[in-house]
Amino acid sequence: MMTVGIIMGSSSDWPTMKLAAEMLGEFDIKYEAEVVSAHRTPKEMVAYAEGAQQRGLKVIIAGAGGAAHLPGMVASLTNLPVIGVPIESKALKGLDSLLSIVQMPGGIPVATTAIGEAGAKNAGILAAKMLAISDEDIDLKLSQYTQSLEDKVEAMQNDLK
Ligand SMILES: Nc1c(C(=O)O)ncn1[C@@H]1O[C@H](COP(=O)(O)O)[C@@H](O)[C@H]1O
Repeated sequence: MMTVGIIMGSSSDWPTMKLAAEMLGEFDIKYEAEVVSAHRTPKEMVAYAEGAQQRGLKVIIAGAGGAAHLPGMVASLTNLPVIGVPIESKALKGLDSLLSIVQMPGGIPVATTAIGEAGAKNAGILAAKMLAISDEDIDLKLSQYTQSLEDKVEAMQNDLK
């Protein structure tokens, strides 16, 4: 059974969204990745969001660029937590994506990350943190990951000496 659903408005978002998938892989979290669009496939989007919890998903990560309606629309259709990743658009560098994902009206939250690859990576880690609340294995792997970041910074400091 898959635990995290990664969805995106277009396959052109995958080079960014794959960083979320890579982080989930690092924590041994099972995920599925699909292209679903609020604009281009509205009926599929409703079916995906309405069926997600019953299929066993625990968290949804939704990436979209430009007029990025997908994360908010999906959040309005499920009780699962939705993490939105603003994709870096060509015309406005992702500021359009960021503002349309982050500025949700009160009542329908989307946990919005930074624009682009760092955001996708953090979406994977945030999903792991949500799951770690009730999963000791993921909790341990998160602690090891945090330690690896500390070790990296220590190595940087040693290089400067
Ligand atoms: N923002 C959305 C939605 C949506 O929100 O439903 N569907 C597609 N898109 C976005 O359109 C951009 C351009 O898509 P194409 O590269 O396919 O033209 C992508 O970043 C996608 O996320």
